[in-house]
Amino acid sequence: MLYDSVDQAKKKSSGCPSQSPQAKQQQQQEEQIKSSLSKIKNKIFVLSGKGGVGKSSVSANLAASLAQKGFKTGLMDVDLHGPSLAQMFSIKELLDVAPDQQLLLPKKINDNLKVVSIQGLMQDKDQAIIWRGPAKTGMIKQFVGSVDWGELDFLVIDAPPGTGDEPISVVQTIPDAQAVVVTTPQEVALADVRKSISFCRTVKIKTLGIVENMGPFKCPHCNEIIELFKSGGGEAMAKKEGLTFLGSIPFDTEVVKSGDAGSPVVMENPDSTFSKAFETIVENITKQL
Ligand SMILES: Nc1ncnc2c1ncn2[C@@H]1O[C@H](COP(=O)(O)OP(=O)(O)OP(=O)(O)O)[C@@H](O)[C@H]1O
Repeated sequence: MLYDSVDQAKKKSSGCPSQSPQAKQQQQQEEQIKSSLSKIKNKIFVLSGKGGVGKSSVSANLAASLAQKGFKTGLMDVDLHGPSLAQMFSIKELLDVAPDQQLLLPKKINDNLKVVSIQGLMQDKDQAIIWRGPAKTGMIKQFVGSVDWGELDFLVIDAPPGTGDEPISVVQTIPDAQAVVVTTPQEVALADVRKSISFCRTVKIKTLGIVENMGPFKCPHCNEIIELFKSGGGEAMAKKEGLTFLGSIPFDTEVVKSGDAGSPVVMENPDSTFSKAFETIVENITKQL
């Protein structure tokens, strides 16, 4: 079962605050969103046109890499249908609520990194969420505005995939977010990435650049370079679209293991080629800000 709303989740954890009229609630919500987001210097919206290209893995490792560089970083998962960050950071419990402010508290991973997943509102994590348009967008908006992040240098947002209602409602809620578009090198993913780039232009958010995930890697046995999903497609696409190519992340079997084990590769093995690729991406992002 899922809490009907963030408000219900709050009531559940902190008693039952008196019900205010809808208009007042809406106004309060807008103010809450503004106040919560005003303390965050940079918001990065990680998106992909196609599911399964590694958007969540990139979000998790990008946030971990920013935190390692000393930036105060928040990571937020707003993918209602496939929230995976809780698993990637071993977060099992429901979200806590600040007793005084009635806001949700992110889980502290280390001194510089806090994580919040929409899964933290779900009582039964295995139940499918079947919601229709307005309820979904309302939920996303409410969720984004209900987290007490404190002061942050970066908020990385793992966006819902595609270019439909859900990513639109995130953009509307966080209009000053800048996009990082994730793709894999092969043509079928690149075709979808064009849609994501066009989405960013239509909703008028700046695109920081393109990240190519699951790129070439060195075979640990024979040292041969293996191009599982081809190579160079992300860079060529960035050039064609006049965007920055932020970097290529190699395919690495550790990603799957660490994702299941609940600790991203960048935290577990900071000297790996995979983690170094994220350092390059962080450099290419911070240069632009
Ligand atoms: N660089 C990589 N090397 C190896 N495996 C990877 C890499 N990036 C992601 N994966 C694996 O690919 C799968 C999909 O990744 P992930 O869940 O991050 O994708 P996603 O785009 O967020 O998917 P969805 O759209 O379904 O939420 C996962 O099993 C993940 O561990």
